[in-house]
Amino acid sequence: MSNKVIQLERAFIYQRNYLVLSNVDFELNEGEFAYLIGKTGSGKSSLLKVLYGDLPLNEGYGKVGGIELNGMSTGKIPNLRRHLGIVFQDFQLLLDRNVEKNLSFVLKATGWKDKTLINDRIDEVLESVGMISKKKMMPFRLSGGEQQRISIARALLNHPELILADEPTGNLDPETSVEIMNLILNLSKEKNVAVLMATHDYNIIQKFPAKTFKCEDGKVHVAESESLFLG
Ligand SMILES: Nc1ncnc2c1ncn2[C@@H]1O[C@H](COP(=O)(O)OP(=O)(O)OP(=O)(O)O)[C@@H](O)[C@H]1O
Repeated sequence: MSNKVIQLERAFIYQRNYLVLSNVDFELNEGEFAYLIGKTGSGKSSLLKVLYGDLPLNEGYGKVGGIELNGMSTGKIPNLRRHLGIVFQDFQLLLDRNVEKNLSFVLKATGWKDKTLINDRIDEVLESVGMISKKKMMPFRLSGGEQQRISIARALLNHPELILADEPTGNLDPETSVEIMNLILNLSKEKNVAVLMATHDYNIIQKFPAKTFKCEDGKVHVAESESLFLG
């Protein structure tokens, strides 16, 4: 039996008192890549937020990277976050410091202390996204695609079992989107990292077909291929 990195059983997902998704049964295996699609407002970001501990799971069962989501106190969130990497549409790099300091900030915040180990890990993740030459650059001097590579490097820092990506190609031109997709898929394979990627980018889905979950009418289901392109 393969290991599950995400397990949701009969989960109900709320934004405050508003029920966004009901009765969600959802699983992702170790090293598996899957898309999460659905119209604007259908609940993709809400589902991802539950998975990274930004929204509580009060009804149903949930486990991510071996950590149970139910009744998780705020104090346990850093522990959950150490098991996963998050990539956003708008990169969310700290603009007041260079690439290296963006990455060391995350390592220090997650308990790394040894300067040599920190430096070595930063070099490793930058090498893996092809950005070692940008180590001393300020984020605003990088292109969108380069900034997304740095944010992927940041997501890899703590050897995650899972990367949650919310529209990672949403701010990129089509050619750069393809480059970023190739990078994400290669890293997922090489490092056996599972990826759940929310997207509206049907060109990308067509070009890189994979298992696809769809949020629709308050439910999540595995999308049939013929329904993928109907919005
Ligand atoms: N903070 C909030 N408080 C109350 N309702 C919210 C909040 N955030 C989102 N919602 C509602 O929850 C529903 C799901 O939103 P969500 O952001 O998960 O959708 P989405 O599928 O990610 O949309 P998009 O593709 O536009 O990012 C929407 O109806 C939205 O209006």
